[in-house]
Amino acid sequence: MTLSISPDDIRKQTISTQAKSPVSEEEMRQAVRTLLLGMGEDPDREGLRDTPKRVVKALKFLTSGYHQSLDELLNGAVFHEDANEMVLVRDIDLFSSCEHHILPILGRAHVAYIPNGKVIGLSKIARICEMYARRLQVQERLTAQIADAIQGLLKPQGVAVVVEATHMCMVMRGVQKPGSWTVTSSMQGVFADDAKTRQEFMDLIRHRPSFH
Ligand SMILES: Nc1nc2c(ncn2[C@@H]2O[C@H](COP(=O)(O)OP(=O)(O)OP(=O)(O)O)[C@@H](O)[C@H]2O)c(=O)[nH]1
Ligand SMILES: [Zn+2]
Repeated sequence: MTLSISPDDIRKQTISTQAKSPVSEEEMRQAVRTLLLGMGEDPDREGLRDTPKRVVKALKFLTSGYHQSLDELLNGAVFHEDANEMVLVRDIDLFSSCEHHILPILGRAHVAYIPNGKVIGLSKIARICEMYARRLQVQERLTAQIADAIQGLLKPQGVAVVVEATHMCMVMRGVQKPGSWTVTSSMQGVFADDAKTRQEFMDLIRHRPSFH
């Protein structure tokens, strides 16, 4: 899958999700109180008295990626550089929330690209992953958004993203399959077109570093 998406497109996409919430903090707290009542709990008992406030704060943090933009997050850390070998940041911890159940998706991302005149600050790759993870997600979209962002910002020769994650909605409830993992990938440019480059990436994400 090769997508050509401009930084402007990505910015628009980001800005469109930044609309101010039409619901007040107080209304959100009341909704959590209602959920507690629905669970048969007493929201006024000591241990739960501040829970609506805490839950709203936690949910706002876990979805704070809606209020971030790539521009702000990058802080200008895109540099002109003649490098043309693969850059891989692997084992980036991910904590996201599934959009069907608002339960955690826990995993890690491996992100590689082959530059084409520009490189990006390494930490910014992890920050891009975090921005998209801190939204309500399905793993496939999260994976594609990370790849599209790098593609749009750097116009590299190629981008590869693999996300490996476990979904608490499949572990703690529903089908209850602890130990199950979902692997998703988005391969663009040379990683989609050239099996050898893709294989090199797959080998590197499996390689055991000597400092581990
Ligand atoms: N493709 C995809 N599916 C997901 C993801 N996260 C959760 N799901 C699935 O979304 C589906 C929702 O199915 P529904 O039948 O509407 O919901 P449900 O009754 O809660 O389903 P069960 O989890 O099977 O109990 C489930 O199969 C989940 O496993 C994700 O990131 N990607
Ligand atoms: Zn779910």
